[in-house]
Amino acid sequence: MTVGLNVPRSVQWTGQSIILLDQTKLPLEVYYKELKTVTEVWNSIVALEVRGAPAIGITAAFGLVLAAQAAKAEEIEEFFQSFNTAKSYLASSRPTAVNLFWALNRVTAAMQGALSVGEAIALAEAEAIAIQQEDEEVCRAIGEHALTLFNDGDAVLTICNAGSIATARYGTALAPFYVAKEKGLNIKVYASETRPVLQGARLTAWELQQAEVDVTLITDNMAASTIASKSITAIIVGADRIVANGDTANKVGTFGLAILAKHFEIPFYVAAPLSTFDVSLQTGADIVIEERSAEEVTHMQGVRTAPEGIAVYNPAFDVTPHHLITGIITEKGIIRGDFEVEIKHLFL
Ligand SMILES: CSC[C@@H](O)[C@@H](O)C(=O)COP(=O)(O)O
Repeated sequence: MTVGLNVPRSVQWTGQSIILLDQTKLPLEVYYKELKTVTEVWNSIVALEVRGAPAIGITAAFGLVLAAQAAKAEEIEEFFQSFNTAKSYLASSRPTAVNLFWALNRVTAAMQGALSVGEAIALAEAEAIAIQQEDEEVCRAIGEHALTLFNDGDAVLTICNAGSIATARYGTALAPFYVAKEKGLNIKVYASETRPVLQGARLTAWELQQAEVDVTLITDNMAASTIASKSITAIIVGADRIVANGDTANKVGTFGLAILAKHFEIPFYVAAPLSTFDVSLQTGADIVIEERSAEEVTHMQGVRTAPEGIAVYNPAFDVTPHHLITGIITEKGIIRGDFEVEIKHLFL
């Protein structure tokens, strides 16, 4: 079943190119660009034209298909050499969201056993399409499960954009709000603006407004007073990588919200698909946190807001320790308690 969701798809595959909703231009402009080469795909991921863990994975998967289609090899060994170079290149675009590596590996695995270049390309394309289709179903399921945690009239805080445009459709942390809307429930969403590049203000506020979900924008430093004054009942966030013990990397600022949730004794939920889990890492200390350019902090929309030469620290993500997380919502349901054990069960 699909919701009449009035939010455009962020990634569309034409068969020879990707039509990408350029998220850097939102909310001022709904602009689509066509990506035809693996270099264009890499650039779009690095520039945050496409962002959000599942959407990055989907785009990279189609990027691999473009690379496969462009490979000028007739022999399968030679083809795989150039394919693997493109795969490593795409893998170097952003380090933290594990969905990128998961999607690249999934497409690669689907091509094993191909006897001809044509067959390999067809298998890659079918797998990339499947990754996107499955993500839509998975996000829908996350929304259904997450909604069981909320009641009509609740006020819920979120950060960054873990919404429809960060995935194939519906989003992860925002999915319950779309499902609630469909069921006629009113959940009030508070969106934290998410400095430095404002995914909350530009993207979450925009997409929830498009879908006529009740959304109020706050700046990041208003979170504590908003929880206190607006009777926030829960916090829900997305994830870029969840490791074996439940420690979770997500947009920088998430960790602070988890600490606030503990202070105010409200639940703190993480919503993410199984493709965001990385059980090869034991604790959050093992997660590589992307550091982005100083200019994201020293400038606003190209205008300098800090002195020349100032030292800047700009980690794009932080890690929330598992003991601050009330529950993790996946397509298979909600896990709580001993995350180490529960996460193992998810993958049985
Ligand atoms: C469903 S998206 C989940 C996460 O990727 C999201 O919360 C997030 O942190 C995105 O960061 P971004 O730097 O915008 O890619």
